Amino acid sequence: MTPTVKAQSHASARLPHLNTFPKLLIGGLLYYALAQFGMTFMATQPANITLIWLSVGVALVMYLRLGKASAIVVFIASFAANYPGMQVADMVHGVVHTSIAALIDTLAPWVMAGLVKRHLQSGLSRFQDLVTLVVRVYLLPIALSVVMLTVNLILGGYIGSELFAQYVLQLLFSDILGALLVYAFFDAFVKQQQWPLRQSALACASIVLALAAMLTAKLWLGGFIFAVLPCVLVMIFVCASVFVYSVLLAVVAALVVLFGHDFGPFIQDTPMQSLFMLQSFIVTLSMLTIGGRLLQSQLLNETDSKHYWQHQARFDDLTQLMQRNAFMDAAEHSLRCGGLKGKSSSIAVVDLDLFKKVNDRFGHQAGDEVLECVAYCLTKQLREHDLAARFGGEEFVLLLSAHLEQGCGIVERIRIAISELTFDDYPELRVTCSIGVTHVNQGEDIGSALSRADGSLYKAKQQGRNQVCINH
Ligand SMILES: Nc1nc2c(ncn2[C@@H]2O[C@H](COP(=O)(O)OP(=O)(O)OP(=O)(O)O)[C@@H](O)[C@H]2O)c(=O)[nH]1
Repeated sequence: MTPTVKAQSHASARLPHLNTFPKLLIGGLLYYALAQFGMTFMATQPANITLIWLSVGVALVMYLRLGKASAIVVFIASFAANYPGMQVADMVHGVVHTSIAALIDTLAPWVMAGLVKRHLQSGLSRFQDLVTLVVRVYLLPIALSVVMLTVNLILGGYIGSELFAQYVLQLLFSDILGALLVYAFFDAFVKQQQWPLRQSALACASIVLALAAMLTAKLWLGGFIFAVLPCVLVMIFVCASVFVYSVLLAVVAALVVLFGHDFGPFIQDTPMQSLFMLQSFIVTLSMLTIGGRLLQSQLLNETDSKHYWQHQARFDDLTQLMQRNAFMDAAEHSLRCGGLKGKSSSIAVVDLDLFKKVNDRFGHQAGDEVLECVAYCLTKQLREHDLAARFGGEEFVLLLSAHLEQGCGIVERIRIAISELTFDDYPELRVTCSIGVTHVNQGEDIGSALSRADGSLYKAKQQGRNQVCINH
C-alpha cells in the first residue's frame, strides 16, 4: 500500500484545453498501472510497502506538462489504486482515509512541480542538478507527505504506531526513487532530438547482461548481483541518457521484483535489514548512474563548447577562413616542418578596392555577401598545402605552394575572377581588388615576407588599384 492522491478543485481553475484531455487520461492510466505494478510486484513484507513508487514521478511529470488540471486525474487514479487495500468493513472509514491519502498524493507532486519550475528550469543537465533535484525539490515535500500518509494509516488503524519510523523511512526512499527515476527518464526523453537507433542494440545488450548477472546471482552466487553495476555504468559513457535511464529503470524494477522472491545477497536475518540492504543498493545504483551520466553530459558539453570557442577564436565567422593568429601559426608550421618545407612558396595580400563605397552604396549586408564570395573565389584557387586567411576587414592573405612566377599567375587569375563577380540581389554591384605578392625565402620569418607583400599591395593601391604588384 502506498500514498495516494486527492482531487483539488479551485473555483477559479480554468478548464484545460481539449487536446490535453487524452493526455490527462493517458497520464492517469499510467499512474494507476504503475501503482498496481508496484503494489503487485514491488511491495514487500513486513509492511507491504511498495519499494519504488513510480506513480509519484508520473504525477510530477503530469503537473509539469499538463498543469493543474492533472490534480483531479491524479486524485482519482491514486484513490482507485489505494482503495482496495484500504477498504474496511466500515465503508465511510475506508473512503475517508483513502481520500486523505489521495489528497496527500495529489498535493506533494504539485508542490514538487512548482519547485522544479523554480530551481530546474532547464531540467537535468549538470551533476549539481541531481543534488538540487533531490535536496531542494524532493526532500521536503516528500518527507512531509510520507509523515502525513503514515499518520493517516495509523489513525485509520491500518498499521500500528510502532511501525511509524519504519514506514516513514521506507516510503521516503520509495517516493524519492520513483520520482527520481521517472523524472530523469522523462527529462532525457524530451531532450532527445534524434533517436540514436544504433545505441538501442547496446542498451538491449546491457539489459540482457544485467539480467544475466541477476539470474546468476539468484541461481548460484548472490554476489554476482554487483555485476549489474558495470553493465549500467558502461552505458553512461557510450549511450544517450534516455537509454541509460531506461536500462536503469528496467534493472531496478527487476531487482525489486526478484527480491520479492527471496532473491540475492539482500536477504538478511530480519526482513527490516533485508529491505534496508536492497534499498541502499538501489539508491546507490540509481544515484551513481544518474549522477555519472549527468557528469558525462556536462563534460561532453564543456568539451563541445571549448572546441566551439577555440574554433571561433581561430576562424572567421563570416567566411570560415582562418584568422590572423591561426594563419601565422599554420604558415610557420607548414614552412618549418609541414607541406611547404624546402619548397618554393609565395605570399600574397589581397585587398578589395574602395570597399567602403560598397557598404555605403549597397549596405553592410551586400558588403558581407561580397566578402563571402571573395573568400570562395580564393579558396577555389587553392591547392594542397596552400593556406588562405582573412586578416580583418576586406584584407585576405594567401600562402601559395608556388614559386613567384607561378604565384603571380595564380593571383592574377584571382584578380580577374573577383572583378567578374556578379550578385543576383545587387545587379549593379562590382568589386575589384589590389594584390601584393612576393616569394618567401628559405628559413625566412613569415612576418617579414608578409611585410614585403604589404609593401607591394600599397604600391598597387598607389598605382590606381585593380592590379597585381610584385616584390621580387
Ligand atoms: N560589410 C562589411 N564591411 C566590412 C567588414 N569589415 C570591414 N568592413 C568595411 O570595409 C571598409 C574598409 O574601408 P577602407 O579601409 O577605407 O578601405 P577601402 O574603402 O576598401 O579603400 P582602399 O582599401 O583604399 O581601396 C570599411 O568601410 C569597413 O567598415 C565586414 O565584415 N563586413
